[in-house]
Amino acid sequence: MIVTIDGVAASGKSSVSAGVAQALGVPYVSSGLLYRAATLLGLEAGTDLGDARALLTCLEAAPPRLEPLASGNRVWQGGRDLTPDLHSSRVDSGVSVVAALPGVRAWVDAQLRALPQPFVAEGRDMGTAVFPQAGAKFYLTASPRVRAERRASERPEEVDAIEAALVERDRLDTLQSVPAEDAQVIDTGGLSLQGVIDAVLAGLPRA
Ligand SMILES: Nc1ncnc2c1ncn2[C@@H]1O[C@H](COP(=O)(O)OP(=O)(O)O)[C@@H](O)[C@H]1O
Ligand SMILES: Nc1ccn([C@H]2C[C@H](O)[C@@H](COP(=O)(O)OP(=O)(O)O)O2)c(=O)n1
Repeated sequence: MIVTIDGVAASGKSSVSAGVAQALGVPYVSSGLLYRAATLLGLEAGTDLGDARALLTCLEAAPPRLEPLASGNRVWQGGRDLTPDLHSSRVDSGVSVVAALPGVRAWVDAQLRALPQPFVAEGRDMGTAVFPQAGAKFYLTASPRVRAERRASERPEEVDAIEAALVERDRLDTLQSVPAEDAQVIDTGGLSLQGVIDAVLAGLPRA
């Protein structure tokens, strides 16, 4: 079975997916890392991030590969581990432009659909565009302030600047961030990480 966990930026998708996947004994798949890898490679090549053809040429010349380990996802390009460079503020601020390109979305979707199932998949459109047949779908939300406070522990910037950047990214990502009609929506604001994991596990269909 595929379980999808979509939601807005810093709503807890990857931490919750890791916990749910661990409880189920399956891997989780962080789709956003492939958009981040495409952005990083575009930045390093000096291409215009809105130029789909140039980005796809980069991606096809030396394709990044997502490794969905249960302990944490990694992205490789040949022998280079791109993962440590994927969460910089530079990548954060360019990624929405790259994710808006239909050609890049088709490239990412093909990578995801080729992965061996079962797994927990997290992102924006896992339950809508990529895996509409998923056995259970969730959508995580929280206020911008709560999300910025959580992210502040992982980024060098001030919480106000992080909040402003999150709100802007939410705006740019709106199109692909619509919850599936059959998704269970969880406001994570008042919950601990374990509380959200437990809510997802309680919402799974009984075997
Ligand atoms: N419900 C929660 N309560 C407190 N902290 C949380 C909660 N969910 C996630 N976090 C923390 O918030 C940060 C962002 O979570 P993350 O899983 O990276 O979100 P996303 O994948 O949606 O960007 C992490 O440091 C994570 O541990
Ligand atoms: N399925 C997905 C996953 C991510 N994206 C885009 C939108 C996001 O701004 C970036 C980065 O996603 P990621 O999940 O890593 O970002 P956050 O951790 O939520 O801040 O990629 C997308 O368009 N579709």
